[in-house]
Amino acid sequence: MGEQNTWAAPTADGPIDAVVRVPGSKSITNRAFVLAALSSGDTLVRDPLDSRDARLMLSALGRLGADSETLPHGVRLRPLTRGDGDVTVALGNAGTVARFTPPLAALGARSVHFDGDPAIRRRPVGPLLRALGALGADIDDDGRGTVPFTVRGHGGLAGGDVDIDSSASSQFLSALLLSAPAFERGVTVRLRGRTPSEPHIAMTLDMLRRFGAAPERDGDRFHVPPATLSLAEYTVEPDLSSAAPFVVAPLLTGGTVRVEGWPTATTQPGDWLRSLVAELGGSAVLSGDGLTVTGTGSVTGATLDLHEVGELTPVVAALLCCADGPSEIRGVAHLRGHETDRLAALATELSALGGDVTETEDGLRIRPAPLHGGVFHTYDDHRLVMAGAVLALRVPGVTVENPATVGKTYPGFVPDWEGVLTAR
Ligand SMILES: O=C(O)C1=C[C@@H](OP(=O)(O)O)[C@@H](O)[C@H](O)C1
Ligand SMILES: C=C(OP(=O)(O)O)C(=O)O
Repeated sequence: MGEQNTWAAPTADGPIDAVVRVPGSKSITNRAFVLAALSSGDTLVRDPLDSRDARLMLSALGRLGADSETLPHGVRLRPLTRGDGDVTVALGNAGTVARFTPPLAALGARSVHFDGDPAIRRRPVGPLLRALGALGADIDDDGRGTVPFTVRGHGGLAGGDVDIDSSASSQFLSALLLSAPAFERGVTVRLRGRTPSEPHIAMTLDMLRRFGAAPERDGDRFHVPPATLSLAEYTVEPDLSSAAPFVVAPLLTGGTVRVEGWPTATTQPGDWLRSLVAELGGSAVLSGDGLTVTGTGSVTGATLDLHEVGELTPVVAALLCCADGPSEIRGVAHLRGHETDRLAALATELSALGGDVTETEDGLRIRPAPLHGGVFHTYDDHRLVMAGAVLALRVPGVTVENPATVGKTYPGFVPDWEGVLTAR
């Protein structure tokens, strides 16, 4: 992308006072679509995310034999058909599509070729492909354990016992669990290594239960018995990780932001932002009206382990660059295998604008430093667009490269952000 394609992200000239409603959760939407496709009847997924990743999931499911229809307030999905012949599934750079759909291909009777953006070819998928192979799937990846690969469906999957190292991505485990009710013997998974993103695993188990499965967990052992899934309607929550830049904004600018529709109970990792706000000197009050965040405009430094909430790292790192004291982010080595190597990208881009940010083995060390404007490169990573926007609140002259890449999860982010900044 050329540097002409940039966005002059706004700087706050005083305390903000705004209300925002963010789009549906990517993680919930794409799980709901997969579970709907695996169900025995039609499912209406209400208030789903409409974004690049969500569209990639719908089109992948279409290729795998689950038709969908977009309605005014949702998407209706029909159950998967077995089909035949050869098809190709486009993954873009969607981790959820790359990890959650290969098991579905093994359940059908097509030969399914998976490929996507150059970036997805660098993201880990090998442990999942090996586990699926051990459960009876016929997979051709030329022994590389990376995208592209082909799954030859033989009309079902035996399932059974499997070990998996899911430390590179919790999505490997979620992928096995989501499809397991359709395996002949279900699945019993034993985890090796330390799996990140615990809330996303809880989300997988919770949504399986809502669709009628009976997953069990005993520490690092998971069991999902065979089940017939069925749910007429499922309503998607707003995406609390997409809300992250709005939630942290008042900490930097002073004033208040209310995020409408914040659920009172949720498995989303973004709910952790409420405790972050309190730890960094602000207040976050959850009520029937949503989450109201108030800040003073000054942020304390902090040492944070983000292992369980890794996708929040880019926004949190930008925030901590503006803190009064030193900070450290730990527990997120796996972010090197996200949309881009997020630790390298954040250290490079924040340092280029004057930040004192260094990579550690599993995170970032951030010390206070005077920041200045310049181009914030985004590496085709939606959450780097959000990080650039957060930094710009305090730093005049930040231009964010390729803002449209935020459409992976939040196509309307730029107008919504500008709306919040001009709402006073
Ligand atoms: O299951 C999911 O929906 C997700 C799990 C997490 O992946 P990792 O465990 O690979 O970090 C998260 O970062 C990603 O944005 C969404
Ligand atoms: C890691 C992320 O996405 P994906 O679903 O592609 O893994 C993310 O959204 O931060």
